[in-house]
Amino acid sequence: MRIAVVTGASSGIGREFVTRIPAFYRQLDEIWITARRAERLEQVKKTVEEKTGIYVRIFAGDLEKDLIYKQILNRLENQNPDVRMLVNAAGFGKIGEAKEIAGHDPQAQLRMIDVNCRALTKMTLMILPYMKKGSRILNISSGASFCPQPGFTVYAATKAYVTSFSRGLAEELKKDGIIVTAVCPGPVDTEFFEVSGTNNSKAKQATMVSAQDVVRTALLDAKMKKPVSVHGTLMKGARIAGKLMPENVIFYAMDKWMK
Ligand SMILES: NC(=O)C1=CN([C@@H]2O[C@H](COP(=O)(O)OP(=O)(O)OC[C@H]3O[C@@H](n4cnc5c(N)ncnc54)[C@H](OP(=O)(O)O)[C@@H]3O)[C@@H](O)[C@H]2O)C=CC1
Ligand SMILES: CC(=O)[C@H](N)C(=O)O
Repeated sequence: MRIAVVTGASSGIGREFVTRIPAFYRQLDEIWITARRAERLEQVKKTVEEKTGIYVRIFAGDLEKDLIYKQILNRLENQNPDVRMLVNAAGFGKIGEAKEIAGHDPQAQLRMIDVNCRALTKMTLMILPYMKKGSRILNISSGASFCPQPGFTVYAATKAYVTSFSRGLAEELKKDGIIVTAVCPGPVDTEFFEVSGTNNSKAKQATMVSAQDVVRTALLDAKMKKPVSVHGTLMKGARIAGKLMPENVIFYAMDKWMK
């Protein structure tokens, strides 16, 4: 049985992957989707099944808790599927200075590390034994992984982890023919900025792109076995700038970017 697994499938980038994966892998038997909001997952299932005929299996649960991994692992052990694609899209951010955020919600940034880094790593390591030559892992990182971002410090640090983890893993898995792509978008028009807790900056609003465009680019890049997928000229420039610019110039630019 050939399957794809998508986390963060109840909205935004993850949901967009679920709708596009059937055209990418035409011989899939099932897509397994996970997120906390079960009713949202039901809607995604209904839409995708009606459109493609592929069975969508729901695993509703919180990636900060152990139960959801046990449920998915049970299914993996029982069905021994060939996982053609894993998309780790679940994640969230909180905008503001680290001390300020901790002052009104001491757990928020620790939870961010749990979901953005720990859950992504745990899911990847759990699913890897079920992947074969030609399987793909897409980890949704961010343009925020290109350099430190004061005012978004812990979030940017979690994404630096995701990009570094994905690039290292991509090298390790080359010998097995498994392709890993770190997807690094700039601001995307999703519910992310409702959860992030602050009005989005003018610069981000002006450069916002759609989840459809990001996912289309990511799937093409994964097809071409690119280790990093960056959508749009602005973010491609940001990636190069993050490597070449002196730190004081980067921090000046980040200050403008966050306001
Ligand atoms: N929007 C943007 O500008 C950008 C976003 N990204 C990254 O893209 C990814 C997707 O974000 P995006 O689609 O924009 O935002 P959304 O808020 O639309 O989606 C986030 C998804 O993560 C899931 N999620 C969050 N916390 C948990 C949890 N504890 N357990 C299980 N699922 C969880 C949510 O599901 P539910 O609430 O139902 O559990 C939801 O499906 C994130 O990793 C984000 O960092 C990267 C660059 C830019
Ligand atoms: C939320 C993101 O990851 C985005 N790249 C941003 O910097 O706003």
